Amino acid sequence: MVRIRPLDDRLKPWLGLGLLTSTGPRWFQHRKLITPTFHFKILEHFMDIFVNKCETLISILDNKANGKSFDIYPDITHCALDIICETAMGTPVNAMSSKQNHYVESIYAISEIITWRFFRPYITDFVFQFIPKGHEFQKHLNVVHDFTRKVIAERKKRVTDNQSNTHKNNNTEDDLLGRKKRMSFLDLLLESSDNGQVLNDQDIAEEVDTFMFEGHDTTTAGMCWTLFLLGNHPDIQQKVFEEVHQVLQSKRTPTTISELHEMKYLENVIKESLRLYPSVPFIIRDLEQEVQIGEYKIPAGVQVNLQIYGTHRSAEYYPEPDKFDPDRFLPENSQKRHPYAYIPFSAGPRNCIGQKFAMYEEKTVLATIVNRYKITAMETPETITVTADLILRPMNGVILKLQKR
Ligand code: HEM
Repeated sequence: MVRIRPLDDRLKPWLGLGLLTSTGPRWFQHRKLITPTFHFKILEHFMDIFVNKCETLISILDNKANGKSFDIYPDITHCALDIICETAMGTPVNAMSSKQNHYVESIYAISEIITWRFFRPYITDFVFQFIPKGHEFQKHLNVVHDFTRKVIAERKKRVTDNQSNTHKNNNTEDDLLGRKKRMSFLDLLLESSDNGQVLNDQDIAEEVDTFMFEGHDTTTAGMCWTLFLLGNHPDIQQKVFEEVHQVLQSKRTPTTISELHEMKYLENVIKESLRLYPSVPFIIRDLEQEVQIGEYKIPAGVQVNLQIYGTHRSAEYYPEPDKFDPDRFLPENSQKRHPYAYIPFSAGPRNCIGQKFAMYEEKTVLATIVNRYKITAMETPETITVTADLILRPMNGVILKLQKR
């Protein structure tokens, strides 16, 4: 099967041929090269960034925990954007604290225009370049691409300087560990690029842009749906709080991966939220060869839409499929389930490379919020309007009330 996404052509001006949009030998070579950068030992170094961003988020939410309802979606979006910018590029953009940032504004604008085009497939690329939206799109693309390239040039210089200092100074193990700690995905890609022999600057820029795209909208939606569900289920929220409190004791936020591993119930809550509201609700494949599925023979050349949302709500695999029940993911309840009945991160060789990163980020942010506030949702699954554009999101955000514990 060849992977294609309906949005591939819309995304290519932004992402070029990064992991998400490339195929064949190029994809294979890049995937092999990038996979080690998502090793949990590397991700562990990102905990400092997660914690730092959680502290800022809390300072913002504290002002809103006043009994009045508000939409938490923008706050979580800014937080996820700050996290991905700093982990992917090693450069803070302060989406949460600064009023104006051209890069952040352009990321929003690009996502919005891609979504706008998603609902207007009749606007061809040729026509798009001449209409005002097309001009706007190009303007924002230039901002984003200039920023990524500038950061790459700066980091490249720093990596080269570091390498020569390391050779000169005979650094201790602690120095090296400290240096690794401050490394972003970009630095790691630069290190493995072999001075442009394996990955050139354009390749690196496309991968970093891809992380920026894939790595913030998806986790934002995941965290917001979980908050929405917890705000609808006080009993489950209480169980999460008790677990988090037991692990953290007097701390405000998790600071190590091993603490995150201890939060097993929270993990099941996140998994169950992604079952009911998978951030990526469907994926598309082009069939290269004829395929037999049960009694159906599907000819080569057909485009197949794999319904993640539909699969996750199938009563065949999930009794009372619309019920929010994190215990479905207890080992005794999930061991016998078909491995492809739960595929929020897709499956097979083109599965999500960022799934561990996403789980660590979601756990850190959600544990911090639940540890500090009681959450009450203002809407229920019956009343909330769901939209599936680039991702599955609540059309009018997630309106809730926070009360300090
Ligand atoms: C809850 C959060 C996330 C969900 C639900 C999710 C889901 C997915 C899914 C379903 C795919 C397959 C897409 C397709 O085949 O069309 C995918 C691919 C991908 N994801 Fe994620 N993702 C999440 C977070 C992240 C994060 C945080 C990153 C990076 C930091 C990331 C990077 C990628 C990349 C690079 C691919 C393409 C992989 C390839 O084709 O080799 N994702 N993701």
